[in-house]
Amino acid sequence: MPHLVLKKEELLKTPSSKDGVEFNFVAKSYNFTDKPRKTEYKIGVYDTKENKEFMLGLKPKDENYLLKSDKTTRVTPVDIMKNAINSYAIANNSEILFSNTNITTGAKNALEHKYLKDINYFVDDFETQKEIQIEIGFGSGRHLLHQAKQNPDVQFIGLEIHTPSIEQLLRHLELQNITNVLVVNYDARLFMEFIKSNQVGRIFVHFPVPWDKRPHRRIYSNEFINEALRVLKVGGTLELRTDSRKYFDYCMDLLTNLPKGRLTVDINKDLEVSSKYEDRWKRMGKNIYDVVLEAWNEDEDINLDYDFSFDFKIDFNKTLKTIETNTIVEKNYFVHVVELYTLENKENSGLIKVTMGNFDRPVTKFLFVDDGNVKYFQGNPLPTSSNIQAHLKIKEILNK
Ligand SMILES: C[S@@+](CC[C@H](N)C(=O)[O-])C[C@H]1O[C@@H](n2cnc3c(N)ncnc32)[C@H](O)[C@@H]1O
Repeated sequence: MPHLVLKKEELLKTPSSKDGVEFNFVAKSYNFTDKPRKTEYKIGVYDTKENKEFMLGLKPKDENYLLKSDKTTRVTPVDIMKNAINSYAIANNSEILFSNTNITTGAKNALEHKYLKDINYFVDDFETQKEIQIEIGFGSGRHLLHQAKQNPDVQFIGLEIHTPSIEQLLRHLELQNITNVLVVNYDARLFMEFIKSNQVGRIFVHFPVPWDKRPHRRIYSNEFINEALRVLKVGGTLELRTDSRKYFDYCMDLLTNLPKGRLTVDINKDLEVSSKYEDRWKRMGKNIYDVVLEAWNEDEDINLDYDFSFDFKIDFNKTLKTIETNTIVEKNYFVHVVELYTLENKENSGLIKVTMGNFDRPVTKFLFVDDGNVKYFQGNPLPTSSNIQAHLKIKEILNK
């Protein structure tokens, strides 16, 4: 983590700017628990060249200050934060006692690639007239590459959470000149929320991890199946292939409890391409099960333009004293107020750090309070159903 150790001295007066980096506020930690903790600061930064906002964290270290990027609002590439850290020290005429913030211009993120998409791309920009097909946990990518070559008119989306597998697939897309695959590093259980209804032809789930000891991590669940059915067009299919008898039984139990539908089960069906896992299971003489669920319904569309604004002003001084700091846990979401900060030179202003949303993929956000007006720093959370519910709960807490 890039950082500087600075001699303790007065903090930078804000707003001020240096070499295209604006420093907009200094917020001081507010002690709201019984345990005394050392004072820390968050410094609001806007890099005008890169058009990115984030924060730096400043805290005492022995007799000095440690200045580093704030983890929650981190931006990439890391040089942007190094530049802001250095600019702060220059703007404040600080004496630097230690530094590891040399800028390595040109260092490229290994995972930068035109077909690798951030999840926000699917919220804001993704549009296609083509049929979509999705592969979940593509692993070595053999099946996905095969499908993409066979079906050039289909837009494929590959979901994986294992970075080396993603890198390997991106290399193959390049080498084999395949242009109809988008790759996302995102938990497949939560991804469907960003896809419009009735757009998908096939969803492949081949050899998912069975998670016998941690079933809550399984891809298949009632919620997942419902979301899959929503995004599938009528006649579209959700296709499980597994060697695990337990996982097969578990999925059959979920699928046969649907109110309506058509299921097809095959045992030891050969596909045109076999994956690394499949080869191994076949050598071991294990059975392979295919369970295909066909979608039968036209579904309503979902709203990705959810309005995350706060349509009221708060009295921040009152909020500091009364805000609920115990974790609020509901069926599908939670909200936890983690930290509070007050702005150094502005009344009724500060930061509220919250962790919120889905239990498996929580998000941490800062709420920026400016003269009683509240908004999410660095933009809104993703419009997942759990984030929306958590947002409504935060509104309720702040509006008390
Ligand atoms: C057993 S491997 C199977 C890989 C490939 N489908 C095959 O047949 O060879 C399971 C893959 O699913 C990925 N995976 C596990 N949980 C996931 C999740 N929640 N979202 C996306 N991918 C996931 C893992 O990283 C792993 O690459």
